[in-house]
Order: sequence, then structure tokens, then C-alpha cells
Amino acid sequence: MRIGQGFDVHAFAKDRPLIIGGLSIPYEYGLKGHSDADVLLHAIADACLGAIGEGDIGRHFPDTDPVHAGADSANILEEVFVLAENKGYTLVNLDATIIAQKPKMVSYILPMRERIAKLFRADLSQVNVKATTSERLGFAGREEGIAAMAVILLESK
Ligand SMILES: Nc1ccn([C@@H]2O[C@H](COP(=O)(O)O)[C@@H](O)[C@H]2O)c(=O)n1
Ligand SMILES: C[C@@]1(CO)OP(=O)(O)OP(=O)(O)OC[C@H]1O
Repeated sequence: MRIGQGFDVHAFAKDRPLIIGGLSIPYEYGLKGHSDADVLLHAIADACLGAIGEGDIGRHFPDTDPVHAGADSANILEEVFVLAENKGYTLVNLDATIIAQKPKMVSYILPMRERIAKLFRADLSQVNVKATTSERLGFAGREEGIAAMAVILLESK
């Protein structure tokens, strides 16, 4: 068994789509980033890389490499999971939290879980996603951006 944790933050920006958990969420702001800035998938990818002792997303997908500019983070997460599979691991479960004052995530949670479960070739019950505000405190509370954290458990196939 291997456990990993991940954390990521992206700032809001105008004229960007808001992509979280592989979904496009209608909102007046998107997130700034070199890739599509999918803060949730980045936290999960970092958790997965941590679990297999492979550093972090910036090491594998540097933001100095134009190849990753505008990258679909679902592709990044898929590549990360293939790394884990090639090392003989499969998903036990993962749990993630989105920290966002706005927008409301509740209606997107199930489709996010479905998307993530598919990327991990796993069952829906193995993937949990939650959302919380930060009660108007800190950068998320001031609506300056969104954070996400994730923990993942892998086991040998
Ligand atoms: N961006 C968000 C934040 C929260 N939720 C849902 O609301 C519940 C209450 O949030 P608190 O921060 O007040 O505890 C939370 O448990 C989520 O179900 C959300 O959908 N989107
Ligand atoms: C994903 C990458 C690469 O496009 O870019 P960003 O979208 O800026 O995301 P970040 O979470 O800062 O870290 C990893 C980067 O290397």
C-alpha cells in the first residue's frame, strides 16, 4: 500500500474558462495557469506522484515547456496514473476537497467523480470529491482563487 497527498492553488482570472475536475463550469472567472489550471486534477496528480515516490507535477510537466501550454489536465492525470500502473499499482481510493468561496460546486461533484473514476479505471465508489468555502477567510474566502487538496491510496496489482 502507498499513500500520497497533494495540494494546489490557482488564482482567478478574467477571460479564462473555469475547469475543475475535468469539467467546464459556467462562471464569470476562470483560473490562471500554464495548463488549463484544473486545480483539482493537479492536486490529485500530485497525490498520485507522491504515493509512488515520483516527485511532483512540475517535475514531470514543467511550466517552462511550451508543450504543456494550455494542456488538458485530464491528459496529465492519465499520464501520471499510467506511471503508477507501470510501477504495478492500482487505485484503492482517493478523497479530495475543493476550497472555493464561489462558485457552488454541489451540482458538479458527481460528474467530477465519474470523470476521475474513469481516468483511474476505477469504480465511482473509489473516488470522493468534496467542496467547502473557507468562511470568507484567506485568499479563497476573498474569492482570489481556488485551492484543492487530495489524498490517495494505491495498492500493488
Ligand atoms: N464552493 C462550494 C463550497 C461549498 N459547497 C457545499 O456547501 C457545503 C457547506 O459549505 P461550508 O463551507 O459552509 O461548510 C459544503 O459541505 C458543500 O456541500 C459547495 O457546493 N461549493
Ligand atoms: C501543470 C503545469 C504545466 O502546464 O502548469 P500550471 O497550469 O501552471 O499548474 P501548476 O499547478 O502550477 O503546476 C504544474 C505545471 O507544471
